[in-house]
Amino acid sequence: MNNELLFQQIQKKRSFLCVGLDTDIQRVPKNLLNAADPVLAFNRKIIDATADYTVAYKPNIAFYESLGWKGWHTLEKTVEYLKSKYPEIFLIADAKRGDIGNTSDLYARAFFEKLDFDAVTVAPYMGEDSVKPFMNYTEKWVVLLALTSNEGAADFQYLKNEESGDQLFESVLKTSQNWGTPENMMYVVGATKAEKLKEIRQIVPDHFLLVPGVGAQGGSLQEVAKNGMNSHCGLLVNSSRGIIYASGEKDFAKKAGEAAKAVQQEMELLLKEKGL
Ligand SMILES: O=c1ccn([C@@H]2O[C@H](COP(=O)(O)O)[C@@H](O)[C@H]2O)c(=O)[nH]1
Repeated sequence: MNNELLFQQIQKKRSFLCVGLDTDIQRVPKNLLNAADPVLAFNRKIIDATADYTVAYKPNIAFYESLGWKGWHTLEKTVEYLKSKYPEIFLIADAKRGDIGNTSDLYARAFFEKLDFDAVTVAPYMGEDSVKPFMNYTEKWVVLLALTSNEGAADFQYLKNEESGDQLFESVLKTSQNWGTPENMMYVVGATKAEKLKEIRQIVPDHFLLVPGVGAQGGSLQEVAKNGMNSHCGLLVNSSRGIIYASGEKDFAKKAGEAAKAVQQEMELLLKEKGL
């Protein structure tokens, strides 16, 4: 899916929500634990309840890998379900990969060929040759970590380069935008760092930003939209726990649908305010 199609989906659904499928087997409601694959059963119900309100899903790969080969199988089945039932949905593998070239090649093959994700999150730390192999898939997207939502982001990402005066996250944005285009690269910026979005938009005015950190981490959707939205929206705002665990009981899917709808309604107003 290219960014024009993504924007069309945002306009059609009046939403720039990305639902995070961070499905923790410990939090799957009891009534699903007898299913052959409880995580898959949970994901399907969450997807069906939220699909009207979201333009993207983002399974965090850790939740699947931690279950061994069975988890990988569940991830495959979740992707298959989404691709067959909701082909217009944008699918992001939150894997935070990146390694020397031949290894990145295989990470890219895993997420883009074996699993048919549209996008994968990549860490920029190892530089251009670790990111390029993902870019060889011309129809796919790299989502590069720029300024993350966690507290530890301050350990390195705010460090200033004495010569340029740029903080590390600014250097990441400035250098890496030559590795791809706004057609095949996005950046992760945490909603908890929304005060930085104005300066980030000065550096990357046209790129989509994947913004985790609203909901459970307390970031403000209003502030993200105010500082980060561009003329094509340019935002995918992720919420995982705030939606998929809206209830831990039998009514979990209904409550997840309601939580997603509430976020979508807020987003609709924000799009309208921006004239989109
Ligand atoms: O900077 C980052 C990068 C990735 N994430 C991921 O997003 C979700 C957030 O989950 P919530 O439950 O909505 O807090 C999760 O998969 C993180 O690994 C992030 O939070 N911050």
